[in-house]
Amino acid sequence: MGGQSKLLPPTWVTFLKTITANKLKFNGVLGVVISGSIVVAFVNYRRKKQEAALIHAIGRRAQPAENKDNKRARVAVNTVFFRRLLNILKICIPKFYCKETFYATILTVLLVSRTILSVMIAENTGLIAEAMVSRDWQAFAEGVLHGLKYTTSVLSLLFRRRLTMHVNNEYLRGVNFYKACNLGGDSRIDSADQRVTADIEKFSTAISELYTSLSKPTLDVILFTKKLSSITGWQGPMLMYAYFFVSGVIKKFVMPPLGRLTAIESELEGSYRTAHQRLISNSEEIAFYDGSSKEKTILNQLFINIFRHSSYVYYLKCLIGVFDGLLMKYWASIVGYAVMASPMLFGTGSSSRSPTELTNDYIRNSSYLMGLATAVGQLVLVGNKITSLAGNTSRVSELLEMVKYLDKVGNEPFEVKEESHAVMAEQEKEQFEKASENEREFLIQWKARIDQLRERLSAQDGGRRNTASDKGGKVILGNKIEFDHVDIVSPEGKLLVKDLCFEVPPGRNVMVTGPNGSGKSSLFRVVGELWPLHNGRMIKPRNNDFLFVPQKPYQVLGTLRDQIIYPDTPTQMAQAGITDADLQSLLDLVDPSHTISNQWQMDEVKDWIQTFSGGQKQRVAMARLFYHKPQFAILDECTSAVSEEVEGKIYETCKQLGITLFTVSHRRVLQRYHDYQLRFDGSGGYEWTKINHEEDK
Ligand SMILES: Nc1ncnc2c1ncn2[C@@H]1O[C@H](COP(=O)(O)OP(=O)(O)OP(=O)(O)O)[C@@H](O)[C@H]1O
Repeated sequence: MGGQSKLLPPTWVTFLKTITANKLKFNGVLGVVISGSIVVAFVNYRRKKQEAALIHAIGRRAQPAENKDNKRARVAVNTVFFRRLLNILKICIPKFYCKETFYATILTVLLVSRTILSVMIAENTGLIAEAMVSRDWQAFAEGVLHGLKYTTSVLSLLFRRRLTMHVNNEYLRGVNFYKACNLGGDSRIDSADQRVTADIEKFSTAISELYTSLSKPTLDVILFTKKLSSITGWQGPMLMYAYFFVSGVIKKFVMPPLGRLTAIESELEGSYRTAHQRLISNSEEIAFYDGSSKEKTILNQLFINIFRHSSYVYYLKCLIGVFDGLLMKYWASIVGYAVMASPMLFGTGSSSRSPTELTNDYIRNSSYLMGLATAVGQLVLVGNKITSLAGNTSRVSELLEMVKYLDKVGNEPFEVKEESHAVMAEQEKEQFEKASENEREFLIQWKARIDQLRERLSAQDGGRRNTASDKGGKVILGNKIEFDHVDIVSPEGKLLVKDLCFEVPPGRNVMVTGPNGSGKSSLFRVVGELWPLHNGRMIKPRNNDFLFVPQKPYQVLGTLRDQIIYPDTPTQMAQAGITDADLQSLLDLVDPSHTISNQWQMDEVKDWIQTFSGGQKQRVAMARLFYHKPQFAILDECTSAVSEEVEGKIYETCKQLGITLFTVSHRRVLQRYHDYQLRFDGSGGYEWTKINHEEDK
């Protein structure tokens, strides 16, 4: 703008020179500071992005193996999103005459009233004569605001009700809930509970708030565009919009995918919730395994994933805020000068106006320009909300689409991809016979190694878990299990067994029998100190000298290795000098036909509860027992799903490893592996007998 312009009259040139010089002095400093911060922030952003990818990978290890990349690519504001949104909105507002349209109409009326009121208040503020009236209006406006909040919440609740009812209808139709969580291979739905509860709630809140936050800036944009174009002609606002469009395109390329990040956030929340759910439903098994420390590590890791991801998202949102501020305020004001000069540039301004008049015009025009920029800025923020909504929409839609898909194709036969590895019992018998010589040697070595390790560890810590309070009866640590005049009482006060007395030295196996609900498992809840000792005296080994193998074998979140060593961690395993080859040998003892190792590697992560068959779960539980090689083990109906050969092998191996067994079972055939029988009669009485193996034969 140096020198005399031929295009502009001299008064315009003086005016523009003054305002640009002043503005640029201030903006120059501000611009350097902000642009510098942006560079620093972006460098940091890239670093954090890599970190988040790593964290995300850790988070995904706890998930069932699935190919979510395609789904991920679809979490954006695109046609898929709008199609999905429309489908969900059809569920939220199923017909014209319904409660939802009624509340949406009230909301619209309130929103328009708010805009009209704010204009009226603005026009009257400053007029002293109208001050009282203005105060009344302000009170009224506050009332409208409360009404707006209330109506938005009700609308969100109504949407949530519609969606929840619809999803519950679809999800619980026939066996759809089973199909959605168990079938579908790689596209199987994870954390369905999180989707049905929290994600629907988030979606409903987001969509009803979006309506409120979209309407005001839209009305403002229309208003200010009209006012600006009446002064600058249509070219002014067009120039402004061209700028907003270009900056929008830049933003799309530069900014991270908020929708996808929102979906990941929900997914991580879902994993954390599911892990807590597992803890609740497997609490007894975990307590028997003394797995609290391992479970705590898993839960903490899952929570840390949420924490890191969320702080990363907050950080990005802050960065987006700075970027939006720059686009909408700093750079927009520079474009604004061009807009203000547009009457001259495009020949729509008057050249006969004085500098004072021009300054007045400038002040008025800047307020319109400011209004327009603010409104567009608010729309940009709404745009960010829409991007987040894309994440919520995808979570809800995936569940709906999956259920619908499975409902349609769920009865079609499964495609054969690989041959089954199942082995007939006779083949297994042969393999057992073949393997016996090497195994005997391995077992002798294994026993020696673990005994040595145990000695070292017990010298260090004296037991994994300390004995609980012995308020009622007396608990004494010893090298045997002995009950001396003990009553077994359930938490509800039912006397299950009265005055129990027996003694089991190491090396003598006991079979515990009795009718359902007679107190067989409860006996071991007392031994494991899950239930307090009611009275009498109990001598028992330290908690890390015995292991409980429950009816429902527990599978932890993690690798195949984690299943065998539970509740130990891979670090503890490595410190003990135990290798994957050792684990493989332990697994081979009960799975000589490799039904497990042929399918999965030690490092493989699966949802093992869903993946293993009943027998495979029991085999892994036995490998776990051999891994820990406790002094005493309680086998609670835990060999029902394996063949007689495997069962025989389990008892044989326990004998070789020196594990004394308590077996809870109704099957007489197992008597041959035991020395005593403890029989509960179901009405408080019991019988303690020595098993006569001659009679048995
Ligand atoms: N946590 C608990 N709270 C209250 N009562 C319980 C609890 N656990 C078990 N009981 C009750 O204690 C009684 C004995 O249960 P227990 O599990 O010891 O039976 P069981 O002999 O092992 O039966 P089954 O052969 O069916 O496994 C049952 O009546 C059961 O309802």
